[in-house]
Amino acid sequence: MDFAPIVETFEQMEQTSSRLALTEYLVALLRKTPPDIIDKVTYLIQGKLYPDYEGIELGVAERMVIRAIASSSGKDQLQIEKLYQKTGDLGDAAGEAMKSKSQSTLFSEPMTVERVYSTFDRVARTTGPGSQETKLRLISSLLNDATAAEGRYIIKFVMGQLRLGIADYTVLDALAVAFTGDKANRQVLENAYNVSSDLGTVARLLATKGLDAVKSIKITLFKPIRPMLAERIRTAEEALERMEGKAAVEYKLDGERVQLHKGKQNVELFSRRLEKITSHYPDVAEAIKSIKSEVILEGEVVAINAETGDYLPFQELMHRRRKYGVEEAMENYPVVMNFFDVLYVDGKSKTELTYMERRKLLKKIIDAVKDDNKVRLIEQTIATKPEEIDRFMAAAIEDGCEGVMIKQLSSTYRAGAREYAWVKLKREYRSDLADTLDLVVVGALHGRGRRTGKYGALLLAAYDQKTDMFQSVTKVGTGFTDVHLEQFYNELEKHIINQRHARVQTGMDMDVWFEPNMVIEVIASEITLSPSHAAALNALRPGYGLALRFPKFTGKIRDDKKPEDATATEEIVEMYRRQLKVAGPSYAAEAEGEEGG
Ligand SMILES: Nc1ncnc2c1ncn2[C@@H]1O[C@H](COP(=O)(O)OP(=O)(O)OP(=O)(O)O)[C@@H](O)[C@H]1O
Repeated sequence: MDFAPIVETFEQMEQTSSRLALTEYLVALLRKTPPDIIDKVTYLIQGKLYPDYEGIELGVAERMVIRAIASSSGKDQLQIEKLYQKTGDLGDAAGEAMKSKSQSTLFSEPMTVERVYSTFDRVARTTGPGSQETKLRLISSLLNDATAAEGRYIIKFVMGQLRLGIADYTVLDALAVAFTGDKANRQVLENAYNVSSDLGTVARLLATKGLDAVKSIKITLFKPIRPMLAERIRTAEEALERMEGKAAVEYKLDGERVQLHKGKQNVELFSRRLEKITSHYPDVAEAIKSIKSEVILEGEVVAINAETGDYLPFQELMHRRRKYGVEEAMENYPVVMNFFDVLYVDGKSKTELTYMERRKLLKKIIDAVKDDNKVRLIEQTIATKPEEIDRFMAAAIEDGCEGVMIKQLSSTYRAGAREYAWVKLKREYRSDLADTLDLVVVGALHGRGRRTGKYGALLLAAYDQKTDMFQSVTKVGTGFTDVHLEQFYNELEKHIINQRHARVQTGMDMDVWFEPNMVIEVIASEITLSPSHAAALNALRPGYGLALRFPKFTGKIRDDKKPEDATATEEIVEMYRRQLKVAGPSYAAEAEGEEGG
């Protein structure tokens, strides 16, 4: 298949932010694509080569890409750098530079999707000394035969900056329409995606074998399952109401969620974002090898104080990712894995079992490990009264937890779903909002005084699923230590862009803009209507969004979350409504009055 139709589709998609239009363009492209390469095209439109859990990246240095563009366009590197500065995007710079290049069609190989994909694949697989030169050669070989428009997207892809503004949901919609003619079938595709985390494979099965084949996609060892998520609630009473009077209450530990896959020999650990993190926790992987069966388990890995065995906060765990080598980290930051679910045993999915049945099975598996230092079953009790939950909660907090998770006894494991079958009850923070928010850093103001040379404040956004945009909700300038200030400055530098990102919506003016990437946790005192922030714009009052008052950084950088996993604007609307209820009628009347006005 020619690469040109893909380029045309990408160009059309760039011109719109309407989800409907985006879906239509995708449908047209998918219909044109030969079924046997539909997986490759699906990955390409997501800006990747393989599902995320494979962890395969192109790994090309920016200066190499500049050299490749220079040599293929017959310009010198300085000219390319100037264009880069002007456009703020290397892909756009390549497009500009290549406009004037003379097309040598005589000896050129045709530019097909297969060729582009396999060249990218070779780029990704080239490692070791001298690999950057090889990567450079491979990219140049493509650019030499490419038109300016093709070159533009080739470079955007290589730089990981495709930015088509499409979420997984949009691709699922498009697949359903393209191959079954009915958007309603998206649910079947979504289920398959939830248990495989692999859109390419789902797409190819659908295109080559039809919807029934997609239905038969089952949980497989070493393919991560999209995690079941929890809704937030405020009181034990509310939890029990939702659970019909009886529920399991578990410790909510403050660590990192891990999905552990154990085969006959091999063990792999996946993060909440479904990336492989086995190398961070070789000690856990080792401890688990004493389990006889092949299993998929879920748990929370937490740092502990080696002397006392006490749980330590999340920040301690992040040393495993930063600063130290793993050997040293294992020594200085011991961890314990606390399992709370089992999803698969010896070739069979266990997700259809009820919570109670899974817990019993999990207990049997973990009891056999007998390594209390590394592996535990999460603390749990069954409650029928709010007082029982409150008492368990107090014990949990005392033991260093964030709160409790409350789970419906009869519920199956619902991959990828956020529903009330699981709810989270956290302790009240010093702030008045009951929960923290995880927000994406999208801009910054330069610091002054003590913060000169660092950022003074960060602009934060929530994720709006409907529009697939990041909508600003607050500017945060407190809660930073000097170490944080330094860290923000260094890590955010990689994501600086020339102007507000196309997927960022805000009425605020900033000194610096970032590509949405880093997610941080904040607390706040209140949510208010705002004329300058864009979160849930127009949802409560025309022309107004929602904003946080008195936000404060909690100290947590959420490396385990993608920007799309940030707090959703819908959740903020929900929190705002709740706040009106709690604050009582006078406050509510005032705010409602505002809404009407
Ligand atoms: N017993 C438990 N059962 C399920 N999850 C637990 C448990 N203990 C701790 N957790 C953690 O709590 C997380 C859910 O709550 P929380 O809102 O604090 O996390 P989040 O990452 O901000 O949100 P979410 O994962 O729901 O998007 C889980 O993803 C998991 O990492």
